[in-house]
Amino acid sequence: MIDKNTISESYNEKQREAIAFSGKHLLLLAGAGTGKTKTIVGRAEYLINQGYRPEKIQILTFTKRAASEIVERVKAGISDQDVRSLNGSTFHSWCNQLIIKFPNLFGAANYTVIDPDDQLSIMKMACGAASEDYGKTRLKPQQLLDLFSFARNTRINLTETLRKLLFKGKDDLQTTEDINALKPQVELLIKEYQSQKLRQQYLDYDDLLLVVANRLNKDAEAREILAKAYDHILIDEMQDTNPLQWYLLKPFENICHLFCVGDDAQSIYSFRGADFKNVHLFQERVANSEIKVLDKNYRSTQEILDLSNWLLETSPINYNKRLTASRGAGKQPTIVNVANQFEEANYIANHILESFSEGGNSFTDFLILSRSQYYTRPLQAVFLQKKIPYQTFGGRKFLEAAHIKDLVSVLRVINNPMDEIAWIRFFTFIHGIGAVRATSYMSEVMRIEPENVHGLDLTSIIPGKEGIKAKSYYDAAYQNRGNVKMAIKDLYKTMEFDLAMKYSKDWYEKRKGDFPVLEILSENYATLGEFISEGILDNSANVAGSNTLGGSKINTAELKDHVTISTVHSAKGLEADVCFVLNVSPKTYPSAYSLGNIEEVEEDRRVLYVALTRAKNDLIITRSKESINAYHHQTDKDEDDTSDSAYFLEGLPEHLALQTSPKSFTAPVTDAKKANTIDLDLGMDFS
Ligand SMILES: Nc1ncnc2c1ncn2[C@@H]1O[C@H](COP(=O)(O)OP(=O)(O)OP(=O)(O)O)[C@@H](O)[C@H]1O
Repeated sequence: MIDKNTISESYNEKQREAIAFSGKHLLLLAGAGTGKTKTIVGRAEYLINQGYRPEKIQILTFTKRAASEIVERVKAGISDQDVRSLNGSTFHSWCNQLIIKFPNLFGAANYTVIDPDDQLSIMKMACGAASEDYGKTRLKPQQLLDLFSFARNTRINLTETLRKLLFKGKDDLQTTEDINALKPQVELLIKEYQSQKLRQQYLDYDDLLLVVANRLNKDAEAREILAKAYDHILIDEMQDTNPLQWYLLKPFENICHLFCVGDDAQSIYSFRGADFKNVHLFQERVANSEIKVLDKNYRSTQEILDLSNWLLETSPINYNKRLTASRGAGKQPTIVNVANQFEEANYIANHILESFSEGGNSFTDFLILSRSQYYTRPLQAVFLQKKIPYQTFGGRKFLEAAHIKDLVSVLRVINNPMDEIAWIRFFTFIHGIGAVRATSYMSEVMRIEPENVHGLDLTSIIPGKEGIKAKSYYDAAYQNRGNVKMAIKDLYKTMEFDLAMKYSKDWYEKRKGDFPVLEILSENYATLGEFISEGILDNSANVAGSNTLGGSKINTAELKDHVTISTVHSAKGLEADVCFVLNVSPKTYPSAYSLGNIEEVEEDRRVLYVALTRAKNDLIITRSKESINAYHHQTDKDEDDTSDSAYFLEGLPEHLALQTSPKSFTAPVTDAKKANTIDLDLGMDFS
């Protein structure tokens, strides 16, 4: 038995107590930079050293990146070969693995996981099939999907979902009547979507969680089976769990031990149904549980924490949190007022290049945080111009790129011949086949008896040269169906010419390089089904060098020195020596859309808090001069609007940050010392 005194000196007393926790369930409430991630790593190591089997310990995180970081760190700390079976994944990926691992238990192993694009196609089919009802709703298919997903994730009823998402929470008589009028059609369309999905054997992301959660909540035998498979579940970012994830975790209360870490002040996923107050109710909800607290910050200097603490203190919510820096004092944060985005981008690029050439910093020391990836385009352009290597986090994922989806569609129909969306994508890829013909060929495929559909000859369905082409693609993949990498390699060889034609505009610059990457990615998967479902959920391959991969979350350790540009939402758990937080301007923090809604304003405050607390030594905040001036102009006019929540940095005490503006790019002009009177003759000859 190892006691807490034998745990490494690199942990502080409170961390050690948490690591060696011997009760049933624990919530570790800890502020930013207080060592949550480090403590999870320590807990996993400790449990393995205690003799628990690594495969019976599951680490759950919100991003694949966080999961692999934790698992890699545990592996680095323990030399034993066995540690390879330690598993870290996102909630969705874990449920997917359970479905594959226990095909009988969950009964969904032959289903295909679909991404949001595919979901939209199915919802469109559902709306088409029930067009009369759909016409009455005046909702878009995407809105219907959002309603469905929100209701499932928050587990609130349709009436309240409609009220919240479509009627801004209003509960007057007219709204109630409007909701009642809309409900039957929305219900019908959602049910139609669900039955289309089931018929074609698809699971959307929410289904993955529900399939597992329903079975475990309702079936004692299922709980017994999983109790044999798991001893401990370690959950990161507990404040971001939504009611559906709580529903999934609930049965584990009696299956194994839960070790949860979270920070209420970093909860930024309420749009997915997360509620930071959940962590406050932990002990009421989880029997036999305890709470411990970490409050010493190891990441940042006290000046960075002072600014972050101030931001939370100006909130009407009591977070009861004041972080102190174990590292002591450092540099004052800077606020840079910029004239426009190009000035901002040039300022950042020059700052980085100066620090780099002065020899003190490498590119990885810089982290740039923005609310949206879109906002960083001018910055990326300037970085390209100035040859600053960078990597982006957040944004569209690798396997969602059109050229990749074309190739994967062929693999999908081989894996699941009921996959209608994939058949249509496959057929319409062939030059000369449009949506109408593709749909009719797809219907013909659907009429084939299930036992004859595997390895079918597509020339018997599609006449002429298009049929020959379709057959060549299908066969290239089908013949290699037992070997994912070979299937991709052969299929790509067969499709390459047509892919290059379809995407001729940017084939060489943007797309061609992705296919070798896809092959490398496939090495991680044993079967086509696994590749398709896991790959779609999580394409964080340990590979780099592809343009499209720029938008995905890839393992930074594999990349050379680079700056990281990330959305704040993807920056959870990141830290850097120098951190730029972009555009902390009025109407962005909080967002213009949040104003008037206290919950949304406070979520925006937490987003900014997450951003500020990523910096270790140097925090540089930019904001737009123009929007500050407009804001002050507006508040001068409208004296009633004195709320601090209208702009978070309003009222910032001077000593908390230094203000500056970038040096002007044009050389300063020297005027005459004496002011002359104007000399203006008519300037023309009238002769
Ligand atoms: N006991 C300790 N001694 C020295 N350094 C520590 C200690 N605990 C954590 N750290 C360091 O503090 C930094 C923050 O730790 P970590 O990333 O684990 O915090 P966190 O609580 O997960 O942060 P956040 O929630 O803000 O992402 C890391 O650089 C880590 O190595």
